[in-house]
Amino acid sequence: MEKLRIAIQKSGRLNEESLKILKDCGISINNGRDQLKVDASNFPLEIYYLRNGDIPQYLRDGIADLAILGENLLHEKGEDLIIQKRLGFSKCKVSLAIPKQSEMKSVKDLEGKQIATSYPNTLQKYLDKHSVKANIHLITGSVEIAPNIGLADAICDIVSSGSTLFKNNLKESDVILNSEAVLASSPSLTAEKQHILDKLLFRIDAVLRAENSKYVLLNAPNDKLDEIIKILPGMKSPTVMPLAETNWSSVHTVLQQEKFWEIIDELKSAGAESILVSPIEKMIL
Ligand SMILES: Nc1ncnc2c1ncn2[C@@H]1O[C@H](COP(=O)(O)OP(=O)(O)OP(=O)(O)O)[C@@H](O)[C@H]1O
Ligand SMILES: O=P(O)(O)OC[C@H]1O[C@H](OP(=O)(O)OP(=O)(O)O)[C@H](O)[C@@H]1O
Ligand SMILES: [Mg+2]
Repeated sequence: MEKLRIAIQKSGRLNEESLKILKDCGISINNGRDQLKVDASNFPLEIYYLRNGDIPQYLRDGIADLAILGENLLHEKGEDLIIQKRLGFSKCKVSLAIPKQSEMKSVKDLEGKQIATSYPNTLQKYLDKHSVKANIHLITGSVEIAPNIGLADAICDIVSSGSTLFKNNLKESDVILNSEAVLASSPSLTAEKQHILDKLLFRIDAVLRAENSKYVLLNAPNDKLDEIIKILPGMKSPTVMPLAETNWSSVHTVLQQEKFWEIIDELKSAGAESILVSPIEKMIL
C-alpha cells in the first residue's frame, strides 16, 4: 500500500503543534526528533522532519506529498502548491517596518532605500505592486536589528505580538499578508494518495471543529424552555431531558467558542441555571 509522505518542521515554532494535530487525529508516530524520517504505526503516513524554509521545494519536487508549514512561505516560494486546510495556529503577519522616529508615510517613501528581509520574493512583489524600486538586502534571521546597525532603512519580516519590533525601536508601516499554519500538498497526487489525504482531512476537520466548540449542559424550568432553545444555535435541535425535579429539564447542546460568552449571558438572563461546560474531543458531522 502507498504511504503519504508528510513534511513537518524539524524544530521551531511549528514543530510542536504540527505533531499535536497528527496525534489528535489518532496517528501514532513511533520515534522522536533524532530520526529524520519515521513511519506512523497506525496510518499510511511517513513523516519527514525538515527545515520549514526547504519544504516548498520538497513538495514541488514530489519528494514530499504533504506538509505543515507557514502560509507565508507559500507566498514566498510555493505559489504553485495547494492549501488543503488552514490549521489555525502560528498566526502572524509579514509586514514592512521602519524606525519609530521615521517620517515615511507610505511604501512610496521607500523608493531607492535599503530593505532587509528573509522574504525577498514577497517583498519584491509588494514593491512591484506599488511601483516602488528599492534595494533588497537578504538576511536569514535577526532582521529587526538591521536599521539599528545601519544595514537598512526598513525591514520586511514576520510580526506577531509586535514585541520584537517594539524592542528594536521599529514600527509596522504596511501589513503585506496574514499567515497561519496550513496543510499544503504537492500539485500532483496519485489517486491512492488522494484517498489517504481525504481520510486525514476528515480527521483534521473533526479535530479543528471540536477545538472550536464546547459541550454545554444546563438546567431550566420548563416554562422557560422555548425561550432558551431559541437562543441556542447547536448542531441540530438541542437534547432536552426531564430532571427528577418536576417542571425542570436538562438541556444539552454545542456552542461555538467565538460566540460562547455572549450566548451564556443570554441563557442566564433567560433563566438557565447550573450551566456546565466541557471540551469536546472530536466532532463529526
Ligand atoms: N513570532 C511568530 N508568531 C507566530 N508565528 C510565527 C512567528 N514567527 C514565525 N512564525 C510562523 O512559523 C513559521 C516557522 O517559523 P520559525 O521561526 O520556527 O522557522 P524558520 O526560521 O522560518 O524556518 P526553518 O524551519 O527553515 O528554520 C514561519 O514561517 C511563520 O509562518
Ligand atoms: O512580533 P513578535 O511576537 O515579537 O514575533 C516576531 C518575531 O518572531 C520571529 O522570530 P523568531 O523568534 O522565530 O526568531 P528567528 O528570527 O530566529 O526565526 C520573527 O522573525 C520576528 O522576529
Ligand atoms: Mg523565526
